[in-house]
Amino acid sequence: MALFHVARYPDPEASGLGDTEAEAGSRARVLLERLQSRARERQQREPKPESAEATAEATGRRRRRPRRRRGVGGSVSQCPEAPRAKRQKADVNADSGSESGEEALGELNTASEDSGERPPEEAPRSPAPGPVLGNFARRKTPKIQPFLPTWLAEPNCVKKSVTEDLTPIEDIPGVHPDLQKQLRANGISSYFPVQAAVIPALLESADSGFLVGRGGYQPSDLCVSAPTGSGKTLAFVIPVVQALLHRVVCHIRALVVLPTKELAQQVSKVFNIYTDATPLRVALVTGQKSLAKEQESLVQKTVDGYHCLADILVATPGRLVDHIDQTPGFSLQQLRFLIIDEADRMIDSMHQSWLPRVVAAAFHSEGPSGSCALLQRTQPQAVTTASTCLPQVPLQKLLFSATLTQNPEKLQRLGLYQPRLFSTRPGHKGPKDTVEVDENLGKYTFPVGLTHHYVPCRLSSKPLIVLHLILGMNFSRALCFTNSREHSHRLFLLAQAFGGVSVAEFSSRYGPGQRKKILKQFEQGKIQLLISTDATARGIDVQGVELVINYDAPQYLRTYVHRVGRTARAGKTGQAFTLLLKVQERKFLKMVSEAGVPELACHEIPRELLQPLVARYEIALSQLEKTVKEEQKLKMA
Ligand SMILES: Nc1ncnc2c1ncn2[C@@H]1O[C@H](COP(=O)(O)OP(=O)(O)OP(=O)(O)O)[C@@H](O)[C@H]1O
Repeated sequence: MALFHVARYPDPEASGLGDTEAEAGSRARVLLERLQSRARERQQREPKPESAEATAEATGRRRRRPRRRRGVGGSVSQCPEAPRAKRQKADVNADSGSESGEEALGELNTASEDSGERPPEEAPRSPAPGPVLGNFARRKTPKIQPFLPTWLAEPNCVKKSVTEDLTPIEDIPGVHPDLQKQLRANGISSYFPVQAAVIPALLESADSGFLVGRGGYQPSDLCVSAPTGSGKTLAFVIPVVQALLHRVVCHIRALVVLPTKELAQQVSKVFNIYTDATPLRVALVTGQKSLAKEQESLVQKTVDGYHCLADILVATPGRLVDHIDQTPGFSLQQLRFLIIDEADRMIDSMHQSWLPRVVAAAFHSEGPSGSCALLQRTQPQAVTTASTCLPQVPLQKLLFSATLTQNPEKLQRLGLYQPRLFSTRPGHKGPKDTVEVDENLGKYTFPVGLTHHYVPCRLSSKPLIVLHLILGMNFSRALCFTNSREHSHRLFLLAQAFGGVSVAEFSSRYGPGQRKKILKQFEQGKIQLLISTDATARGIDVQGVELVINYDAPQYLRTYVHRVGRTARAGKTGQAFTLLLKVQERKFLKMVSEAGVPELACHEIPRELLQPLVARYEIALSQLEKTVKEEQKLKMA
């Protein structure tokens, strides 16, 4: 071993060219002795290897080197290939970033350590790209940019203002004059921006009839993200009615799925308005009626089989699956449009697996012997010559929400086909579809006419503040949100006991019939203050709501967006007040500032303003206590 090192790293004295062999031999012996004594010293200093394995490893390493030298066949000083080869191996490993790269360099260093000193000729030759050891200088780690598919990173931009960016209804061709007439009759003379963008896109995808999209291809699925109250409902109602206007046989060709009964009712009402003067029929299945009653509205049994009674079906997911499973003759095989409203919420409910059931029903095959085997369809796949040969009824998915997720993984679950995004948020065109994070760009867009406030308060003064806002600021119609049924109920009882305000509560405490009645009364202006859980936070369109109060601060950004979106709809103005306890302030304000809320004004309510209400409030409190006790007794009985 020692000889190997002597030869490999020759002492400068020993490398004189004019030396005789005898002199060189004696110098080598001296060196050998010196090295041996150093090795002995080191052995005494170092702890003994703990296991036989370690010993074998150490000796094995030593044994390997002379073997390499033998292979080279001469003195190492004349032949530097061996260490260079080892360096090359180390470089490769270091490049690959593998742990073995570090091991290899470690071994190289051990070789020089063994000799007890750094060989002078090795220093300049040390491998350049070997910063595995050392080079600990702090370096700025590059920021990892989220990667979005192009369709999400570069949406079709929709303008925000529903008061300025209007398109006269005659400027969009392809909408039947009768439909235009109906729009005007409902006070609509111009399309809102989202309608002006989505209606032509949908009409274009359906202008070759039901069988194929434009150019014979399956049309793209559409995702639409636009603020609350910006008219998303008409953006799908008008083109769907227009596309189905000339159908000959009645089949379910459009299906709208919504998360709640109230929303489904609202959307079916809009469809009813625009199909009124057409042969198209709309059915609503939400579980509000018995299954048998709903079945009667969907299919009719005749001598020659089942006849479909609806062209457009509006449904909640649970009841829809009930009909797929239990209604004889119910078929989605001619389904052309699948509209998923409040899509982000519906994606959250995907665990109920309603979508795979709908897709399976839509692509259900009766086998080649079926009545119209030629027209049976298959789920869209890659476009090939073969796939475009057979004309099929395409199933086009349309997603709508004010808080549509940008998460490609979540959207992927919907099995979208070559999707296109229409959004009021500008795109983030960056190099190679990366998102350029714009700090000023909020996550969501809000109606322009909406003003946001927060009210710092103590827990005990929250009900008083609500009463002050309603009575003192003279709002004629207000929606107040709490985070639970219990909170809603108690606040309702308290406000009722306080008097001077017509108040009602809306929550799952009431059946669908009662809830419908409450909403109607609120719409008619018979209720001034509606205290509600998040059951009315999404989609509910009640004209004239001037004020939204978040009695309990919403826990999620999306909840905030939808709650405050019940006011300032369709270009109107509105106010939103969020009551915040000291402990909630920082977190909440941070959350909304990330949402793109322009500015949340602090609205302090001085004690003096509340003082005149206190005496009446205390009476109401004791009344509430009595009522709660009575209710508890009744519950126990
Ligand atoms: N072009 C239009 N001109 C005037 N009013 C319109 C127009 N389009 C829609 N509206 C009205 O705007 C209101 C809000 O529409 P819609 O309920 O479709 O909003 P949205 O975008 O679905 O809101 P959300 O996200 O809260 O569900 C409705 O009362 C509707 O009648």
